[in-house]
Amino acid sequence: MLSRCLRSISRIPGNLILITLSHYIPKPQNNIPCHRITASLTSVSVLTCKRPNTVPLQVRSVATIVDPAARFDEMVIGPQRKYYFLGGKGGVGKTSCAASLAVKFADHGHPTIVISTDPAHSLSDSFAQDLAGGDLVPIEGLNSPLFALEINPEKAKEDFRTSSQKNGGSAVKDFMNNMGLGMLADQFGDLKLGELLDTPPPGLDEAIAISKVMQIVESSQYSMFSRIVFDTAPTGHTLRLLSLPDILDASIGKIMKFKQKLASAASTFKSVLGKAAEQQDVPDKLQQLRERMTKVRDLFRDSNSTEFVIVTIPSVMAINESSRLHASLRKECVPVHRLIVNQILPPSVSGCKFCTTKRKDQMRAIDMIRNDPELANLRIIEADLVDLEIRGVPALKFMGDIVWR
Ligand SMILES: Nc1ncnc2c1ncn2[C@@H]1O[C@H](COP(=O)(O)OP(=O)(O)OP(=O)(O)O)[C@@H](O)[C@H]1O
Repeated sequence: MLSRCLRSISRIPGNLILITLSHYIPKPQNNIPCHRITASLTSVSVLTCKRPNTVPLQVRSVATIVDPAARFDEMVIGPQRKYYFLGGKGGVGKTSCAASLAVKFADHGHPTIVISTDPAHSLSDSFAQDLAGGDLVPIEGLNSPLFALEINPEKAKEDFRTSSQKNGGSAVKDFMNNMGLGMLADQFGDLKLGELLDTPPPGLDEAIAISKVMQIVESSQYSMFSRIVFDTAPTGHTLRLLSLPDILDASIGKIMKFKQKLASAASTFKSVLGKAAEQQDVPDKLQQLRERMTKVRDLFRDSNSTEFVIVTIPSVMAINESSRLHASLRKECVPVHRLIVNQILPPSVSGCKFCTTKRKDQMRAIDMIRNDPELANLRIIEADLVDLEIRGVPALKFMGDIVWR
């Protein structure tokens, strides 16, 4: 029907298409409501509806070109492991979207892990199950394996401090092994590092999260899981997490150079004293850690295996923050294809004035997305505000069907 009424389609800046319709067109006979006609590109919003069975004489609307690869079908294809990070401003629905994605993957037969890297976790609340222990917990009520983990930096720091105080080096070694950093234990084990945690350096929470991520990426214990979903902390924390491997890589590089300089100074000193110069060990362990960091860093940037999904709500503040987040992710070369606009008020059927005004504000905010150079090219997924609490597997399945299409 759209093709009969179509006057022109033209490409305009921002990877948008301008569709101009030139006739009255009858209201679609199927269940598509009058205010929305679905074109194959994306939804085309009609401005007003003058008569019950017609749409206005001329409809000028813009539609974003949808990357066909940015659909849910594409997310489930293939047995090879994929990583999905869900992030955005506080309270927009990151946890609900991450948990519902994990449930949907499991429902499609993918053994899945969902991990919260947010120190203020809400994954337990979302699944209505206690996940606070810092270990993988099986989620009940699903046919395929779904495990959840809340990374608990406070518990990790406490364990580290206690083990360091109790047993000097040996328990620290066990602890570092558990965190996937066993190779460093020999070097640092007897330094009573636990005492450092009385004044933890900035970024330690993220470092603990990264070490856990490295463990999951590398350990054969987790190799059966083909989808890993991360529920990340609000924006600033997450950007620190993603850039940490780079920072650590640079720091390790500096430590290695310093060690080499010390080694060559020691060797010169010994030869001046007439002693035979000893062959210095290459700092293998630091090099290995550096390689592991590089692997994690590359993984965050590999569009074949990783995607960062931005979650937002239709408010000016949230959209501005999403725009800045996308700019930062682009700078870090982290792949982003879709933006979830969550908690959209459906049109009021009861004539509620507050709802109508609020929805108008939301629609204006959504228009901002279409004109934002950072966000306009993403696949925009609109998810309504629903009248039930998104809590427990059945509610997450319901949410998943709204968001992950
Ligand atoms: N589409 C929706 N409809 C109704 N309620 C929703 C929707 N999305 C999220 N919520 C509710 O909003 C609240 C916040 O959601 P959620 O915890 O997923 O956000 P978050 O971004 O992870 O928050 P935080 O930054 O605090 O971790 C929860 O009570 C959740 O049930």
